[in-house]
Amino acid sequence: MRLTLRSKSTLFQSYSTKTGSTVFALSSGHGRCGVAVIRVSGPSSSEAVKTLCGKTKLPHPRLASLQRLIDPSTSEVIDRGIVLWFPGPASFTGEDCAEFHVHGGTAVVTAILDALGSLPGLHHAAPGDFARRAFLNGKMGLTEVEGLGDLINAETEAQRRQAIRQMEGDLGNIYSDWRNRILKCLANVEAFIDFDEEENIEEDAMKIATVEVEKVSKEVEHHLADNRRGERLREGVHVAIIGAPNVGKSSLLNMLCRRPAAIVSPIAGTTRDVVETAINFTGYPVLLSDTAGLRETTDIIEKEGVKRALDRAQKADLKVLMMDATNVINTKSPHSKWSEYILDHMVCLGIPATTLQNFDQSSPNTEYMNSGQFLETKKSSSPPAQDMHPDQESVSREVLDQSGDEDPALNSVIVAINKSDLLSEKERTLLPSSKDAKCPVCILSCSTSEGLDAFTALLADQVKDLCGDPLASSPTLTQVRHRAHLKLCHQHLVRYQSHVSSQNTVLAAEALRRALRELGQITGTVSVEDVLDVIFKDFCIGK
Ligand SMILES: Nc1nc2c(ncn2[C@@H]2O[C@H](COP(=O)(O)OP(=O)(O)OP(=O)(O)O)[C@@H](O)[C@H]2O)c(=O)[nH]1
Ligand SMILES: [Mg+2]
Repeated sequence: MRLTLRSKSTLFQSYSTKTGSTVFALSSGHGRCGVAVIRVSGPSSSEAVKTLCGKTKLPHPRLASLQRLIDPSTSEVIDRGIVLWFPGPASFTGEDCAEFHVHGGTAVVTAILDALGSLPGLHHAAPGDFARRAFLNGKMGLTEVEGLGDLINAETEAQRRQAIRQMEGDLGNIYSDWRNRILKCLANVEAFIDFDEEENIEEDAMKIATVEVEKVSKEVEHHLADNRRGERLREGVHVAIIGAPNVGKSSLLNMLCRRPAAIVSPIAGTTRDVVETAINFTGYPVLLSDTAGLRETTDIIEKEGVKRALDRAQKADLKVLMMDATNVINTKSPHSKWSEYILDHMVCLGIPATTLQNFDQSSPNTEYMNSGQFLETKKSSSPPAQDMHPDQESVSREVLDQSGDEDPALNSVIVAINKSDLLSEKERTLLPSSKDAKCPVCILSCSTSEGLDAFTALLADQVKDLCGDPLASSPTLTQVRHRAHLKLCHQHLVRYQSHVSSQNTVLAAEALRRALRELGQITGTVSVEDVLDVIFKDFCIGK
């Protein structure tokens, strides 16, 4: 079915009139609560209000009135509650709506829902029914509907901010603006094709269109180059804690999520499977994974655990590489080579090569790993103590970037050197700093909590950076669906330019039409029926 903004309303009314469909649902959460809100939408809403209130007249529109609510089959009073009447089109769905605010006990809610269900033309709403009606009735664009869905699902402050912005239309406005501008360009190109060559209009029309298309194309490109910040904020940043067995990975996970989510024991190889926990980390959503200690093993279960750990590390946005401080100081790594030492350590643990571009992954040193001595195989002499800069304060990635000191191969790694409580003051001075390691390093102790604040602050910075600022001047892409359509839109705009260069105006116009179609798929102005089910299925019933 093809829909346009102009035709939506007409389309919906004919659908609504034809089916006479009125839906109702409990819109507040399930379970016992102070007040429950039951919503009704559709042409029979007025009848539902009159019947349940036992009155022949409707209450004043949009004014709360206290009413006795009556079971129509027994005339028994079910409850006393607030009734709100919203005649369409000035309602959420654009059609006649009503709300019953009743006491939130299960029996009361069930009785009201049963009473509504017994009325002719009323049936239980499916998930997302109300939002779908709002969209079909031209009350909201698709991106706004998606923003509403995200707002309902938002678990952190940053997610809420991003969602409300999208629901308010910030993102939809950008796409509509591009759509309108491309539409004007298409009109110019069509004019060029339609008018006689003698008329002056065409040269200018083509020039104006081409300049504008170039501009829109650049804007789309810039919007796409967002490092998936908005999508990450919506879905959560994946952080994997990885490292050799017994270094304290599970201890760190438990500290960060403030509950004993993972088993901690002195036995190396305690964690076998990935232990994932979703946390609200300083206002940002983080999916934190504790993983099995990485080592060569013949144990079939542990082997699978190691495989899963490596897989999780590969997919993670950030890797917290944990190391045991007592092993690190035994390393004879020269001060200038700490970054190589860390990379070496990662390779020996078999950590996926996605970020290890500088490293030869073809020949991992398995002998080195099998020996169990891999932390001590750097045989170069110990650096002089005065060259060491153990850095308890974390150094942000930004600072490392600016100084050109960050190793690109370590750009999604935070090194956490744990068990610092087991070191003497002198031994602590031997630990590497962020500058030495060319990636952020935190020295901490999960036993004493020393260094944990600095680690938390550093992780928060990185997570924030990966998600971006939801209140930044220009809103970011939030959905994979949008990205896919925008990429295609951009391709068509680029194609337009090449068709113009080869003076094929007919194909140039077609490229613009296709670009428009892609934008329309995002905003819901063309051929959206196939994506509607996907979008609305994630809504809860009553929304
Ligand atoms: N002294 C000291 N011990 C620690 C510290 N952190 C963890 N431990 C201990 O080290 C042992 C291993 O801790 P875990 O958190 O289970 O280590 P892991 O890396 O998850 O181990 P695996 O699951 O086997 O890979 C436990 O006995 C912890 O109590 C620390 O900062 N200092
Ligand atoms: Mg563990």
